[in-house]
Amino acid sequence: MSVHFRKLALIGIGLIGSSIALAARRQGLVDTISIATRRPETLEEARELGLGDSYTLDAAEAVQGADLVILCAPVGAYEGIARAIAPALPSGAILSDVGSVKAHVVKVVGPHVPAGVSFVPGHPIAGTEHSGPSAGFPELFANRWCVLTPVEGTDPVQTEKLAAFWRAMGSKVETMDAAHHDMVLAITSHIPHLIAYNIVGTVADLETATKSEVIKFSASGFRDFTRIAASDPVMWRDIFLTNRDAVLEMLGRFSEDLSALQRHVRTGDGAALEAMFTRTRAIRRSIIDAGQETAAPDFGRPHDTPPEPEPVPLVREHGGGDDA
Ligand SMILES: NC(=O)C1=CN([C@@H]2O[C@H](COP(=O)(O)OP(=O)(O)OC[C@H]3O[C@@H](n4cnc5c(N)ncnc54)[C@H](O)[C@@H]3O)[C@@H](O)[C@H]2O)C=CC1
Ligand SMILES: O=C(O)C(=O)Cc1ccc(O)cc1
Repeated sequence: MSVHFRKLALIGIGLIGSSIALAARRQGLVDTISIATRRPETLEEARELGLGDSYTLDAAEAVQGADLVILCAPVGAYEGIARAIAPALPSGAILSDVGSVKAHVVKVVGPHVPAGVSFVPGHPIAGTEHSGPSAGFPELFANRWCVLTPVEGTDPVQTEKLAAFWRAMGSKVETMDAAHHDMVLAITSHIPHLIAYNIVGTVADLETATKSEVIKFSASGFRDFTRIAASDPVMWRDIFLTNRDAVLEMLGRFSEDLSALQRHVRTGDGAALEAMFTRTRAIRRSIIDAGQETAAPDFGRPHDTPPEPEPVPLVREHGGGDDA
């Protein structure tokens, strides 16, 4: 299905918003792009980068006449944005977002969506630890999943139109319900980030002499954690505040497994350790076999950023998937 929008409005123009602007433009998916952001400095940066056609600090102004509106701010800002843009959303438009959590978004944005507007929340599972308008690049979504979580009653034609938009930017699209998304992402993305923040925080708290030794001799395992722990603090604060239940549920399981590992180490149970490490190696292999990850990092990307570890392919339980 070919897809085209007259006016795309991006509310928030950091890594994800700017990548959408660049990819949508490159693929000829939109006639014009309007950009709204909260801070004048960010708006100026977006203008200098030529990411859009019009720029404003007023989100309601940006959405006027738009047939596709995508919220690209940290999820904690969504409710205020939704309230502000609601009266200006044109009938027939699709309202979507890119937030890393979905049930919260449905809860805080849903009530503000006017009749005649199709609300189709989304989440491109693609990113880096970099943020801001200059961090974006048009290939960000290529061969990455984008999950859509349409609410009950959403016009399937509008959901398909948005899916076609993401596929045209290179994504594979899957639909599921918001609660399921949050549970899957809690373990594949949110807890890995929490672990990275924790281990790097532990090093940060070491006394100075030990800390400089850790930094000097850091092996790739720790270096990978520091990359993830360099991710945007506000964005990740909001993710943990808004996906609390799923994160705590998965963290409970994680803690049980960690305690078992701790016991194997303490009791010197080599067989149990080896059995566990053999099982985890198989997961890595299945990710590579599924084409979710390259065996060798692709350092041709901006910022010399290795591709992020992708979750195990999302197991479909709900809705009708349509990955291209
Ligand atoms: N960074 C990543 O790797 C990924 C992020 N996401 C999601 O995408 C969203 C945006 O993340 P990034 O682009 O990485 O963040 P970013 O920090 O690079 O950009 C966020 C933008 O939102 C703007 N903003 C903040 N509050 C605002 C408000 N009240 N009104 C208008 N604009 C506002 C900021 O000024 C900035 O331009 C988040 O919800 C995040 O969960 C999704 C997938 C990957
Ligand atoms: O940089 C990384 O390793 C990531 O994991 C990027 C990322 C961050 C948040 C998301 O919701 C999806 C992808």
